[in-house]
Amino acid sequence: MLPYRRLVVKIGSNVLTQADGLPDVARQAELVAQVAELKRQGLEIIVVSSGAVAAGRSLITLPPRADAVRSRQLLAAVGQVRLLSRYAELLAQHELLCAQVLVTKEDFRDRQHYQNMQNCFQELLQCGVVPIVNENDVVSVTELMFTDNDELAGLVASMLNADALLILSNVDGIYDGDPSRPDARVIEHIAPAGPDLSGFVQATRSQFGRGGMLTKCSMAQKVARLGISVHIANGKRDGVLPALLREEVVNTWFQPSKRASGTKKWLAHAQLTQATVHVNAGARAALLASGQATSLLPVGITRLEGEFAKGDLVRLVDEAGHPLGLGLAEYGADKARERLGQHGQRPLVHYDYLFLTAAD
Ligand SMILES: Nc1ncnc2c1ncn2[C@@H]1O[C@H](COP(=O)(O)OP(=O)(O)O)[C@@H](O)[C@H]1O
Ligand SMILES: N[C@@H](CCC(=O)OP(=O)(O)O)C(=O)O
Repeated sequence: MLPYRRLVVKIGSNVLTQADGLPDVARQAELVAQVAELKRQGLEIIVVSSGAVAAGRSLITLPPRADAVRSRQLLAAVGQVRLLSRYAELLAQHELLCAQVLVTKEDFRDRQHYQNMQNCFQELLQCGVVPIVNENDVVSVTELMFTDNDELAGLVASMLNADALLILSNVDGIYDGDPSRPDARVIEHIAPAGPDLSGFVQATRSQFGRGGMLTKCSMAQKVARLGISVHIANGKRDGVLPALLREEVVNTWFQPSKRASGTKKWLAHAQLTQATVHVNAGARAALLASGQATSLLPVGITRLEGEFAKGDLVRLVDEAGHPLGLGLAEYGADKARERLGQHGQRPLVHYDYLFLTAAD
């Protein structure tokens, strides 16, 4: 049995959708029964569920000439009510209560919103409630949207310090080639400094999915780097969740690295800032040296772009302009400019407030 206590379970659009685009209510009921079984085993479960658009499709006919954005807003607004009322009814059959949590990207960008959400989730979990999270599709349009609900699930898992994130899709995991090819095999284990998966993964998406497998992979690798186990498994298989925990079903497991602090987790998902710190080759090598906790010193900084104050988020790039990571500044841009290239100065970004995205 895998030693997990707190789990985030992401249920993808195509798991809850039939081939004709309408909701798969039988699948939803079966998944709820699995969640109830895990709850009985004493696990804490947070569900990130897609399916609002599919539910809306079964309830309302789109007006003629409705554009894609408005159609999605309309279907999701109507469908989310149905999706959640089904969850509430199905969970009630197992004497469980659910809560609806609708979020936007903005809620993760703002530290206050982030902490408010975190507190609310803790309260819900303590009361034994199953939070069911989805994007607030009514207000999230175009550039304000998450890439897909995998990104949202990754954010929720890191915010709540989950032990594992289980992503349920309509495939058994990540295949080492086109999944429709008979010789393609599921990659069962991806190590922390794992391979570049872009060679294996096709850019194609399933019929009702938004992001596709490539975005799922990069999100999974990012979350595993924060110390959270990630599994991709097939949500269309009956009993997949308990079977996965008993290690009895095929899936792709992203092995986690050492656990990161809460601040690093927030940094990992923080949005880009205009303030950019350019570092030289020596500083780049020192920061990326494995197994070492290195802070960024002014001696390794060549140039600063944009303004920032103490505590602000800054972006680190190397001499070629390639992104290295994000950090919180220990002092403002004025002081940093005075100290540029100097030895013996306090770090501009302390290791505890630095999240590196580049690998050497
Ligand atoms: N190497 C691969 N292994 C597994 N699936 C892949 C691969 N390359 C592309 N895919 C596609 O990715 C799809 C799953 O991603 P996505 O459409 O985002 O689903 P979801 O709605 O569950 O998030 C699969 O249905 C599959 O067609
Ligand atoms: N919020 C949308 C789902 C969005 C989405 O990205 O879905 P998915 O492809 O499952 O990650 C809905 O409820 O229909």
